[in-house]
Amino acid sequence: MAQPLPEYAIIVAGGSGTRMQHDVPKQFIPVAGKPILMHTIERFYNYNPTIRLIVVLPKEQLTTWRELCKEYSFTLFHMTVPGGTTRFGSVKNGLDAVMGDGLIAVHDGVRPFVETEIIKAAFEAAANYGSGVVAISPKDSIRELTSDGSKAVPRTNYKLVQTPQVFKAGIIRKAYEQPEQANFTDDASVVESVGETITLVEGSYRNIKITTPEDLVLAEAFAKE
Ligand SMILES: Nc1ccn([C@@H]2O[C@H](COP(=O)(O)OP(=O)(O)OP(=O)(O)O)[C@@H](O)[C@H]2O)c(=O)n1
Ligand SMILES: C[C@](O)(CO)[C@H](O)COP(=O)(O)O
Repeated sequence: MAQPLPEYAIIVAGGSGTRMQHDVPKQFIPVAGKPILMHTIERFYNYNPTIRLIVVLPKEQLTTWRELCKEYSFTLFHMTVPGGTTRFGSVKNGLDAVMGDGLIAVHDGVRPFVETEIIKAAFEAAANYGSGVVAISPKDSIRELTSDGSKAVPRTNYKLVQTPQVFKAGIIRKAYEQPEQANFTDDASVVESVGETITLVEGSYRNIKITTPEDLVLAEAFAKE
């Protein structure tokens, strides 16, 4: 019987959090008593304690992160890698730390509430179909902007994309060899642009990306559940 592929998670936390307007990068803001990024790492460890974790951080924050790990007695094993100037660059640096074959998840360090079952479903889809990209249905109506205003579009034609986004190693490596484009807002858009098909996996409304100040209120509430 074939051996299961090794599993990796590249947790991208290389941003500065400008929209959060906080004095520390948002991935380090404490929620329920510890930095957001520690919650995120724990979610992946709980899914698979043998997963290889690569955490991408702003170069100038690597020492701060080491100190935070000491302060919070955070001992879950992970490798750290310096980030790039964009998310694309940070993912690329994370990928350089993965050798050989396997399944590679990319997850935002600021999505700390992703459920174990969703991580599992994304890895399973990637093992079976090459990719597993988590997405949810919009709850609001959608209008498309047009040259003379806007027009209603059928909401059932759309999904809102989250992370994790999991791929077979060969697929994501090849995709990240191309130059960055302005419309690469996530890993699925990078992979799709080299002709690969994207398989969607149902996500969750709790898997928020902590982006703006009001998200911290939600985060404290979710952390209590
Ligand atoms: N150069 C970058 C930019 C973003 N990210 C990561 O990508 C995820 C999603 O990005 P976003 O929410 O936009 O984070 P920031 O770039 O930090 O926020 P902002 O856009 O408000 O500055 C975050 O976990 C962020 O740390 C990264 O690893 N490297
Ligand atoms: C990857 C992502 O979280 C999927 O929704 C999102 O595209 C990141 O966007 P950001 O502008 O870098 O926050």
